[in-house]
Amino acid sequence: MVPLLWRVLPILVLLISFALFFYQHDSHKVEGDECTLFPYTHYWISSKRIVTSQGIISGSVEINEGKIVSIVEGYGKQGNSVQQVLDYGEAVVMPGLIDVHVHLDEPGRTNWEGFVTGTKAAAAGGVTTVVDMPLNNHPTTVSKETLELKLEAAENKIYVDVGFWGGLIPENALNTSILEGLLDAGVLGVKSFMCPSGIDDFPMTTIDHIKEGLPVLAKYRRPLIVHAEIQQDSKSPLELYSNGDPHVYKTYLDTRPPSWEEAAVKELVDVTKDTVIGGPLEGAHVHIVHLSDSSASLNLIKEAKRRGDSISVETCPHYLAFSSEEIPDKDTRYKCSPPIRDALNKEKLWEAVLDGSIDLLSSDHSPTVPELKLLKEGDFLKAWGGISSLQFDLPVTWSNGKKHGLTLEQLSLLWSQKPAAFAGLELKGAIAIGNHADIVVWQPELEFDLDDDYPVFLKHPSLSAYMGKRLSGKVIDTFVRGNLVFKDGKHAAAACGVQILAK
Ligand SMILES: NC(=O)N[C@H]1NC(=O)NC1=O
Ligand SMILES: [Zn+2]
Ligand SMILES: [Zn+2]
Repeated sequence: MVPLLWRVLPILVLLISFALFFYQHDSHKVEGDECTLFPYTHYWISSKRIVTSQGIISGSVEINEGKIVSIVEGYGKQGNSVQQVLDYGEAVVMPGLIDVHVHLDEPGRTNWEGFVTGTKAAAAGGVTTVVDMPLNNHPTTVSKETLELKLEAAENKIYVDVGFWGGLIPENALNTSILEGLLDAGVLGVKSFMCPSGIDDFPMTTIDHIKEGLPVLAKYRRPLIVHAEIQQDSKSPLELYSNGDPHVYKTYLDTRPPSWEEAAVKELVDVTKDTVIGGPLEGAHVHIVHLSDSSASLNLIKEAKRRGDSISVETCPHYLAFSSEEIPDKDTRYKCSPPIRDALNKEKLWEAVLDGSIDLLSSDHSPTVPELKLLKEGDFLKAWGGISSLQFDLPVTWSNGKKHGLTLEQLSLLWSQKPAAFAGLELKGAIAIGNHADIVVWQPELEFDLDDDYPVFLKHPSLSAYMGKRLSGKVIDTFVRGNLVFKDGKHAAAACGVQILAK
């Protein structure tokens, strides 16, 4: 007869191991945390393709309390003490995208977009930080008080991290204490328009206003970002082209020739020469948004960079994905400013993106309501100018970029590392030890149709020119500060993104 102890011992051992197993596993679990769909604070992400700041590796990233704490090469070698592993196999693990140019339109125009829909769409697209523009919200963000309204409006509504640009308009350029108040309140920099913005309470600035603002920005070491187009005729495009057929894209294209961009860039580089080290504007930086002209304007920027000016430039996926020749009549979804130009221009823009002459990419996500986009009328001259795209930054760039030889490292540089550095976002932009665990997991090879069944989280999916397209590069999961905020088409219950303010 086996003594009783020997008979119960295996059961006891089993029970104790179970208890230890669950104790260990529960030790990092955050009970009832609605910020994340994976409720652990200490875990590993494994994949055979991790895009780190040191190149692509096969291995694992250790995350604890929202930050990356170690990176181990060698797939499946996380070490013995590992409790939680999310194994993504062949899927690409990359820094989350940072979109430094989005118009979320809140407060005041939540019928156009809003923080909830905008940041849900961002999370679904692998974008882990956005920087919101100071217009088309109402009131526009041009003072400490209006920034406070925006911060209040964003509370508990953001699913990814959000930074804020302020606006440089004549009023605060000529009264720098308002500008200083805005900068003290935490905007990452200020944006100005050198042509009418389309928004009444965001008047345009001339180069003289810009010259007033730059010394203040130099003191704060924050960038001026500029919509660089100057109208070349005293008559408005609508007056000038009223005889053309407004349903044909070319009619609109002709209203905003590359010379508009060139004229603005010329004035800007004349000022940025003083931003060189030792120059009177040292510390100031000028960033040109959504460059469309790949010829004269780009050459002026390249020349300024060569002489050491503090200047940078972005372009947007729509200039790299579309060309004017293929825009159908009446399809105002493609209307934006500066306009989408011809196929040759697009190819030259790609060259500049790949050789680094264009520093970074951004969406210029600028939606409106279908009625103002005039989808039914198809009038290119009267429709709102703005492309709706935030959720598709990654697959659109990848689908078009891979045809031009874009690598995963370049993609990550253009969409994460460079934008983080430009906007002064600390601990972001790369999978590196100490950084926030802002991560997108995606399948570059997976193709999908952006059809009516596709889950689009933007307020007005029908406005996007990408609807109906077939794209490759599907986002699987998105992490923001270690929180799994989007997984398999679903968002975390609570909006736990962080507002990023400059100090
Ligand atoms: N106000 C605004 O968002 N304008 C944007 N739309 C666009 O197409 N270009 C812009 O600058
Ligand atoms: Zn603009
Ligand atoms: Zn914009």
